[in-house]
This record gives sequence, structure tokens and C-alpha cells, in this order.
Amino acid sequence: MSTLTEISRQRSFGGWHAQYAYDSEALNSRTRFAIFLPPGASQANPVPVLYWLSGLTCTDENFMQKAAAQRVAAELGLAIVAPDTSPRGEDVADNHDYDLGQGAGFYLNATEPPWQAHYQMERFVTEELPARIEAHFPVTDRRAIAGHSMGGHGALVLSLRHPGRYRSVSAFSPITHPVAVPWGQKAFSAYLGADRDRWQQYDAACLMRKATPDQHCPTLVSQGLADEFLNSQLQPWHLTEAAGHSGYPLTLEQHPDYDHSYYFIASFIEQHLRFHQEVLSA
Ligand SMILES: N[C@@H](CCC(=O)N[C@@H](CSC=O)C(=O)NCC(=O)O)C(=O)O
Repeated sequence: MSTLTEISRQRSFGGWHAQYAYDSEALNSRTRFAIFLPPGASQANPVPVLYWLSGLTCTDENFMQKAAAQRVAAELGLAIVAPDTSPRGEDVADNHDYDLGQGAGFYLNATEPPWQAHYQMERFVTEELPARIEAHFPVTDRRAIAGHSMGGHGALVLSLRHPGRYRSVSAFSPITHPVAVPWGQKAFSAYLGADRDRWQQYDAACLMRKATPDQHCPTLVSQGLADEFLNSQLQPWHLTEAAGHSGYPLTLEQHPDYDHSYYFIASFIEQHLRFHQEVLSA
């Protein structure tokens, strides 16, 4: 295992926020993540972890700096880990558009050149990163996953594709049916190729629609009704239809006047953290 290098460390609500970098095997590149450890977390008192997946254009910093999650995470005794949203580096394939390439990894394992050499975000998020976190920090293997937009979709899909890995899942303003919207079609064409059957294996609504009871995971989704991407990219009604079809345990809350920004996330992050903690502590 390559060495973890600490990049920054700050006291926050009696706990610690820190950033680390290391050479990721899955991403075949150096990567950075942020972690919040609540007060009292220690080898003698390990705490559960929420993995947060950010959206297009984000790094490990957006959530930690804008979501205002630390006060409640400290109160609940919950660690939060925020990885980057893609592999990065000069030798990593990229694109000039904000919705493809670096900053837009879509939390899948790419199969197509030139992306497949580094864009293995599913393996990174579900296997490599938790192994690192659980080996180096005072946390348990009780995991939850959440995210925003591209990352909200990532959280839903990774939970559905890896039953039992996460005890709860939540999403703010997620893309719900990427095979049917421009962000998803562009990313899936590049990362997965032309075969739409392969796209469906990474589509939250398609997976939720045929989910079997072993894939059921308590799920909370929050969507702002003044979101500028609501009708063009997000389309939350696909989740309602899919969950109704399979009996999947989805709670979808819609909030008038809230947009796609971190002002929305900061307004409801406490509800999401308490939702996760209730499941994690059961
Ligand atoms: N106009 C934005 C478009 C990108 C954007 O809105 N990014 C969102 C996530 S969108 C879906 O994944 C985001 O979280 N932005 C970062 C932030 O801190 O708000 C642009 O060009 O940046």
C-alpha cells in the first residue's frame, strides 16, 4: 500500500477535518480525499462512516467547505469521507467540457479507451478507498453513502450494485435515469461505448426498477423544485416509478424554491445525516 500523505488538517466542532493524498492503484494516478472525524473517534471508539460523492466540476473540497455538515456529524459521532470526482493528472484523459473527463468520473468503471486506463471510480469508491479508510482511521465497517447530482446518482447506483456494502443511501438532486438525458448519454457513450445494455447496468432508475429484496437499502432523496437541471437532466419521477414497480424503500422529498446549489444541500444536510445515523446505529 502506498503512503498516505497529509495535506491539511483543521479542528472543526471538536473533531478534525483533514485532506490526504496517495497513489491509487484503481485510478492509476495520485488522488486526494477529505475526511471529517468527529470528537471522540479513536481506536477504542471507532465510528461509522458516510461516503459523500460530489457532482460535476467538484473535488474533495466542495462538500466539506459548503455543506455545513460538520456540526451535526460531530454531534452524531459520524465520520465523513469525500473523495475526488475523477482521476486527475497530466497523463489522465480529459475533455474541455465540464461534464466529461476530469471532474466528471460518474463513479463507474470505464471500459473504453482512452478512459479505461484511469477512470475506475466504482472500484475506487467501493473497494480501495474504504479499505484505506478502515485501515488508517478509527472507523468501523458500518458504511453509508450519499451524494449530489452526478454523485447522488453514483450513491444510488453503487448501493444498488453492491448490496450489503452500505446500510443507507441518500441523494440530493440526483441524476436518476442517465440513459435518457444529455449528461448521462455523453458520459456513458465515452466511458462505456455504444452498447446501451451496458449503460443500463449503471442507471439508477433501471437498477431500482428491477431491484430484488437483497438490493433494498433505506433511501432518502431530496430534490429542489427550482433546480435549473430538474427537467433536462434529473427527472426525479423516474425514481418514483421505479421504486413503485419493485417495492424499493424510497423516500423522495420535493422542496419548493430550492435550486441545485450547495445552499440547498446545507439546508437539508442535517436531515440526511440524522437519517443515516438512525440506520447506522440500529
Ligand atoms: N454551471 C456549473 C455547472 C456544474 C454544476 O452545477 N456542478 C454542480 C454539480 S452538477 C451535477 O453533477 C456542483 O456541485 N458544482 C460545484 C459547487 O460547489 O456548487 C459550472 O459550470 O460549474
